[in-house]
Order: sequence, then structure tokens, then C-alpha cells
Amino acid sequence: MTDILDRILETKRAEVTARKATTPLADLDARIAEQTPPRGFRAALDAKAAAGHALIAEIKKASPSKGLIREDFDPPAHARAYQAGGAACLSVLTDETWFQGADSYLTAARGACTLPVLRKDFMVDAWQVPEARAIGADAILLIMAALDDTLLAEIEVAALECGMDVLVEVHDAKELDRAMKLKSRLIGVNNRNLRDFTVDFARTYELVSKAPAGCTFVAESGLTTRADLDAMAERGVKCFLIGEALMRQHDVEAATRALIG
Ligand SMILES: O=P(O)(O)OC[C@@H](O)[C@@H](O)c1c[nH]c2ccccc12
Repeated sequence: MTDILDRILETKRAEVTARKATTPLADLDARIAEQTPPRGFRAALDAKAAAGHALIAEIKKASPSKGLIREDFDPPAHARAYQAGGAACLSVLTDETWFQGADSYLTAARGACTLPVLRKDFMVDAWQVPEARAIGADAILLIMAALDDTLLAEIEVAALECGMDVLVEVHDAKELDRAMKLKSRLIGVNNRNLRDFTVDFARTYELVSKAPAGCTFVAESGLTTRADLDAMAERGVKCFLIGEALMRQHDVEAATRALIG
């Protein structure tokens, strides 16, 4: 059976093959040279987490599970609102086919604020690392469920060599064990199963108790209320990746402040 994650990965592989054929590495290198250096993503998150709830605020127009989330989508305005509301970092969806994202949204959002930015996309090839840096990304996401350990390690090394941080996404204890073979200690637990879209906070509760010391642990997806964050915080989770609940608010800055302030 082909589930949604497999379908997304298939689209992504075809897309990357096409981009590789038309974009010489020298072009990416030239664009990287024009970018400001990576803003420390994990460092910004850890600094906020030391003082309270640390938020990775996501700029997300649509998703395969929810369809269109925000009509008046405006990445630079959302970036400014998230920063003013107290977010530690941004996440910007760049996947076009499934999330109506775009590389230009990331570049525009980053240019409008001083926060570190995660490129939220599906990495399937190390070529996407210089591509991510060329559009300004400070961090990339690696989804354990998507790739084998060899490819994950190859992409991670490429990202670290570019000075970027890596958020490693897991959903179960087995993936957490595999994640510990990588170098990054920035671990996200996706409460949403990318194979069937079900959301279960118990996933995070279970895994945070298993995470080795020294990890920065991020709860991802389906978080909506202050009570959701407080329940996570009681179990020791201080970092949160939130998109939809904030993107649906008319006043994004006020909503961000109310959620984490
Ligand atoms: O909009 P939400 O439910 O707050 O979720 C944000 C983020 O966790 C979610 O977009 C996400 C987490 N991991 C992903 C991997 C790919 C695409 C999207 C995601």
C-alpha cells in the first residue's frame, strides 16, 4: 500500500532530479556566497527554552491533511508577527506540490526578521543541502521514516559542513534509537503520523522519557492551546513546533504572545 509519505517522497525525488538537471552546483555556490551566514537555530531555541516555552513558529499556507489554511498568506508579515510575538525560530514550508510552499517564501520570511529559519521540506538527496543554504535556510529537517541510515548520515554531514543545524524527526522508539546514530542532538517528535495523519500527544510523552540527556527535544504538530503546551512542559518538553493553530489567527502576533508568553 502506498501511503501519503511514500507519495510525497516519490514526487520529491522526481522534483529533485529535475532541479539537479537544470541547476548547476556553481549556481548554488554563487547564491550561497550572497547569503548571510547561518543563524544558530538550536542555540536560539535553547536560549528561549532556558527562560520558558521556546517556539518554532511555522509559516504554512496549506497541508495535505487540512487543505488551504491561510487565505491572506504573507510570509514576510507572518515572520515579523512571529518574531514580535516572541518566537525563537521560524519554520517555512517550501514543498510546492503538497503544502503549497515555495523557496521564495523562506527567503522573504528570513529577510523580514532576524530569527533562524528551518527549511521545512522533504530531504531525499544531499543536493538539497546547498539548495537549502542558497535560499537562506539556517536548518534542515531530516525525517527518519523517510530514508535509510546511510543517506540520512550523508545529508546530515553535508548540512553540518554548511554550518546549518539539523532537526531530526522521529515518531517511535525505534526511530529515536536510529536517530542517536546521527550527530545532531536536536530531536523532534511528530505527534502527527505522516502515514495516516492521526495526531497523538502520547507519542511525544513516551519518547521524551526515553531521550538521552543532552538532547534538545521538540514537540511537533497538532498543538493548539496553552494547556497543550503546559501538559508537554510538565513532562519536560520546552520546545514546540506550531503551524496551523497560529496561521489560522487573524492577529498572529497577539496569538503567538498569548500562546507562549
Ligand atoms: O500545523 P501544525 O499541526 O502545528 O504542525 C506543524 C508542523 O509540526 C508540521 O507542519 C510538520 C511536522 N513535521 C513535518 C514534516 C513535513 C511536513 C510538515 C510537518
